[in-house]
Amino acid sequence: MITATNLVKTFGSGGSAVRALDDVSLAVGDGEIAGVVGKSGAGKSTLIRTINALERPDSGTVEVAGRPISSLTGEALRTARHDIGMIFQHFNLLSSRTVAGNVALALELIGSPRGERKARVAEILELVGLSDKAKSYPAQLSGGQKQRVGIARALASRPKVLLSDESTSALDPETTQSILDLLASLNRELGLTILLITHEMEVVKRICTRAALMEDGRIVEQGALTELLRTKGSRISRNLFPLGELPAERGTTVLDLTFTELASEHAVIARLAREFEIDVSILGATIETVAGQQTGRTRLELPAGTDRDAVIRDLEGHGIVVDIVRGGAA
Ligand SMILES: Nc1ncnc2c1ncn2[C@@H]1O[C@H](COP(=O)(O)OP(=O)(O)OP(=O)(O)O)[C@@H](O)[C@H]1O
Repeated sequence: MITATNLVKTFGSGGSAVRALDDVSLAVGDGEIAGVVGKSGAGKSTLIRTINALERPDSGTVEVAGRPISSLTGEALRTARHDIGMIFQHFNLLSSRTVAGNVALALELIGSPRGERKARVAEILELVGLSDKAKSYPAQLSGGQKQRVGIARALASRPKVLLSDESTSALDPETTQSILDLLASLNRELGLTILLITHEMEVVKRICTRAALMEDGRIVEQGALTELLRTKGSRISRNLFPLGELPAERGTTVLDLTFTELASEHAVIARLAREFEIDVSILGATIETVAGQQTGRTRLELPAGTDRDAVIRDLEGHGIVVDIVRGGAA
């Protein structure tokens, strides 16, 4: 549904040039919810703006819903944009218009016939749970309600793709959850493909099926979350399961274990202690539902002198993904 290929975008020139996109390729399938994560300045906004043709890449191409959006202009670009809705961190609503007025404006802009607008506004507001706020003004709404108006407006053209630029970053955790629930239900019920950029791993954990990590204009890791959880050394997996600070260096080995079969977790650790005759310390553990799958991550500390490689072989033999966090003596 979205295919970005070898995108390059540089701002400025000479010594002060910033390469915001440095050979970025990204694919989001029909009906997926994909998240792009990364620190401030990594290039996430530039990527999403390039996908929406708000920015032109220096080179590379973007295809959305089968249209080569990065090479379209004029009327063809305006029509192609109907397939793409976009929501923003600060909602970008018109304060002088009511909720219904904001949505109606979006319909006017895409040339929707006047006679059909009222019914369509009502239909969309119902979809986002705001029917009772049609006559309110943005200033009378909570942050979550404002974002619902933003979503309603984005849905006006019946897009196939929704792009979200930090749409929950200005909201408290509870409101964030309700907006993510709404996005998930639009994905299910309308088959809407969603690409969201965020600096919050929590958002990825809650609704994404796919994720990409950006750093300095490059995508350094991407894939389906279920696959990434099975990938040794995946930074996205590690960020999904924060396990806190490491203990002081004391010659021990620290391992992070990712379990997708939770029932086996305790048995595996107990057996390890028994068979290798070592005292295994559990430094941290967390269970999360990621991409609809319960997954656990446990941080173990093995005493100095343990045959680390044999332990890792044993764990991997039981289908557990093992990341070495600190080496210790091999
Ligand atoms: N219009 C512009 N002119 C000049 N430099 C820009 C422009 N837009 C982005 N940049 C630069 O490109 C780099 C990537 O910015 P971008 O906004 O895409 O990152 P981001 O990951 O979205 O970060 P943030 O979350 O802070 O917006 C940054 O160094 C930024 O300063």
